[in-house]
Amino acid sequence: MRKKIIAGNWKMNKLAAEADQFVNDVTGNLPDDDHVEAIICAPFPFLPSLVEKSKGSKLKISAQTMHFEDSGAFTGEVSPSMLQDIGVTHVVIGHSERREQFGETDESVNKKVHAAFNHGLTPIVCVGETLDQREANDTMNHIETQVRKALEGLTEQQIAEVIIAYEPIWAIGTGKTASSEDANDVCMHIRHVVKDIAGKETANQLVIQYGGSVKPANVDELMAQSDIDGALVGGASLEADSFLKLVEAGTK
Ligand SMILES: O=C[C@H](O)COP(=O)(O)O
Repeated sequence: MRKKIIAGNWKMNKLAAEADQFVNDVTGNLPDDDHVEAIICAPFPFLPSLVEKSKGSKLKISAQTMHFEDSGAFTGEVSPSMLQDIGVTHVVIGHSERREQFGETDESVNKKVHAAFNHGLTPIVCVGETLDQREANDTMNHIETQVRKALEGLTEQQIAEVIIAYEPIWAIGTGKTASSEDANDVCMHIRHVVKDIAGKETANQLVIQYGGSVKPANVDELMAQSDIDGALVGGASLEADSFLKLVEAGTK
């Protein structure tokens, strides 16, 4: 059985004291169940403190993006070695907000995925279609292209360790969720694509999250689907109580 991974993506929210308080509230209350993992994807300034505060707990700390180079003249950027150095374990790559607003491409996503593995970081790779693409029946093609490009050149072992987050762009922060069946169909399609690239065994190990207006009220139905192995959650991950409910849903 694949484990469930619930990741809270805070995006550009909270101040340092609020971030620390959240982690204090959450760490002692996570379910003692190895079938579920909990991750917080925090803004860069909070990472060292959150890594420190979460030590000895089941909470893992992730960055929300990074550069693919190790060092150099890239003003404002943060490198994979910096994240590794401070004890971050995961990094979100290719979130649709990064793709739309900060010029992230399938090529840079692929470079970042390789860089993550070169530094012992687990990539959470986001893919998803726009409303136009969905209405034009282009969802499956578009997702397949994003997945194939993101995973190019990885070993089977690395592919098995990637986390893919399927996030329909029209469902992010809008309150609109894909129906559980539609979300599962796309996640199943992702698993088929990965099976074609890296074989059945690898595809069966792959964790595929759904993201887009996930909240305590709809998480159970989503987690009950055959190919949804967790969630990447924005808004509903900002409060400790709500995040804990989402993680709890991953144990069922
Ligand atoms: O990374 C998280 C997603 O963009 C979903 O955000 P949301 O839960 O606020 O819709």
